[in-house]
Amino acid sequence: MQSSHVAHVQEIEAVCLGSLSQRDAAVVHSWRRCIEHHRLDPAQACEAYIVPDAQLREHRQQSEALINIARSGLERLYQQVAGLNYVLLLSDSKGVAVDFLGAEGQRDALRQAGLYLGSEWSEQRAGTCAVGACLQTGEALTIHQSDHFDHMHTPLSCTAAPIYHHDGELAAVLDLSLLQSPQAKASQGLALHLANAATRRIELANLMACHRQEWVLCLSLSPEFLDIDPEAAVAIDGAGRIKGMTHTGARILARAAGLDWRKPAGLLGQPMTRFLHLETDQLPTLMRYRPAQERVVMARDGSVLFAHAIEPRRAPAGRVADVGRVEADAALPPALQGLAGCDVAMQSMLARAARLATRDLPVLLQGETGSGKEYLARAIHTASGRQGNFVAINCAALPESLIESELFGYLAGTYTGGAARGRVGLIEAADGGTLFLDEIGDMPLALQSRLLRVLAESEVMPLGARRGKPVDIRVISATHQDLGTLATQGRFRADLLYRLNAAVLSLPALRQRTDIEWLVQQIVQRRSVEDDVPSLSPAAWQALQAYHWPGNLRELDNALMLAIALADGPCIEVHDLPEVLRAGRPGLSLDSKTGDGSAEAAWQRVLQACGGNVSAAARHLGISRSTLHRYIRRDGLDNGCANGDTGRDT
Ligand SMILES: Nc1ncnc2c1ncn2[C@@H]1O[C@H](COP(=O)(O)OP(=O)(O)OP(=O)(O)O)[C@@H](O)[C@H]1O
Repeated sequence: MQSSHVAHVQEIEAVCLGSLSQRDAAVVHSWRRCIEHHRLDPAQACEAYIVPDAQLREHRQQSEALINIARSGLERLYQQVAGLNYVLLLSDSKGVAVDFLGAEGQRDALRQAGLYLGSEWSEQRAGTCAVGACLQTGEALTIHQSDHFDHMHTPLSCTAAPIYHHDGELAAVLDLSLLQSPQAKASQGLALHLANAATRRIELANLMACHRQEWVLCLSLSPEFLDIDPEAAVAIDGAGRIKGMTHTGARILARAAGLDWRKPAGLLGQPMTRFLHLETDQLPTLMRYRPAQERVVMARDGSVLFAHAIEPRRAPAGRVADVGRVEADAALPPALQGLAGCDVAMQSMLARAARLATRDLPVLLQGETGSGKEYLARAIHTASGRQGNFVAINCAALPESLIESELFGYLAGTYTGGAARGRVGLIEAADGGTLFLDEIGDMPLALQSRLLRVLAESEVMPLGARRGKPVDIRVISATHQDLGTLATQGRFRADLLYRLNAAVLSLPALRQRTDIEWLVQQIVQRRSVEDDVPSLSPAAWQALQAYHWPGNLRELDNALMLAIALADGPCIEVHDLPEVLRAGRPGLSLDSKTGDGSAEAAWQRVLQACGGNVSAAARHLGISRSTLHRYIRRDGLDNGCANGDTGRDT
């Protein structure tokens, strides 16, 4: 035995007999375990053990999901440390290296030292080593040179950090090792820091992947890196129970309730309120639209945390009593996914829309002006996979004299002044695609009969033609009116109604939706210049929430566009919002005639203030020009308005 080996054995024996040591406590405890529990002999030097190929395949298969999630984190880390000759190992919970990143040129030396795919670094087999001690203690540590129990491994310096599964079980270990290293153990401080940071990100990625349908609450002690690199995270279900956590998340929860973080059974399934002063319905207030320094959460032990709540991809099961109507496991087609956040009525409606999308049944969309009927119709068209065009017709906006030729087209020579070669109508333009008939309740009765024939016979007859042309169209119509009532009043053909309303999808008004935060976030992101997405001040946020949104999503979109344009800095302040929101006026439903004249007053006041300019008034009201024209036709103009030029349309 070499003298250095003899000295190493003597030191281990002395320490195990109780001598004081300069070594870290983790090293001393591991040496004791090696002698007392694993019955290893420090005088026996053993080469690194590499498991046979078949066994390695099994270990890799069992860790496949983890390897996939960890891989990009490992590669990024390797790029940072490869120049310093580090080797990266991902070991499973048995200590077997199931993934490896190291310099090709050093392959033989690495394999011999056991820094290789398939090497087993359990404490029972290899004695004190970074992976083995990390698996035993669950803590990150460095085992540097002669800290190793087996003299064979003393040239190595190894740093390991644990990776916990979201259920709190230790799943794997990330190891950063060097064949040769400086004498001082402190030289590995940076490696320890990098390993901890990488495992934190891997745990977060794993938690997010496993809990897509639940809230994920990211936590940090300071707001600076909260949104990009949080220290901890927990997954919370719709009933407010803890469903998963990163291991720092487990530590925070356990500390808050005076529990042991190593006993995940005491944390999982427990109500979040046991650990944090936070109710489920407050989670949306911790989303990213607010500045990080305002997203403060108090833990039950009095510690202050900064939080970032990431909402579920879909409504979580059990969130509200009627959630049974939400087909939680029927994944929405991508086109429909972006239409709603966590609003139960919307999710339920979208699940129905997804099922209807691929059928050729006519669909009738109902909802107030600006509630997103055309957006939904386009999404259904995209999800349907129909190859033809999406053709939208606003039946209220087309002049009655033109509507027939616009819809059905005409042959050459039908009209004096018509196009020489005739014109393809909008219905024919939608052949193979979707015809969207907006404001269908405003279609003149005579045209309703012709439309009915198109639908019944799947043929369109251009003006001047003798024979019909076959068309394959899918009809989606939309209205804010009650077509049943119009039918009883004789203003809408009942037989057309029965053709159009085979399936009805109702869009809730914005004021009834519970996902306004989500919508605000989406719109602000979409409407902002890249990388310059403003947040909202609490006062601005309060104003958005207090408002009644008579113009629904159109009005919200307009309000946020204005606010983004006016915001002077990274935060939208209340004075950046349109005046009507700042005044805190509750707003009126522009679609309803209230009897006391207030609905008329709302749009007429604005029209008057805009000098009769319909486009400007519609923009202010957050409604389309055609909708405003409809109000004008429906209600007429009062005297004040009549003074202006209501016909002006810019
Ligand atoms: N899901 C959505 N996300 C963000 N903005 C939306 C969404 N849906 C609609 N909007 C905004 O609202 C505006 C109006 O939408 P859309 O035309 O679909 O409403 P509508 O119900 O058909 O209105 P109208 O009855 O007045 O024709 C859009 O131009 C867009 O600015």
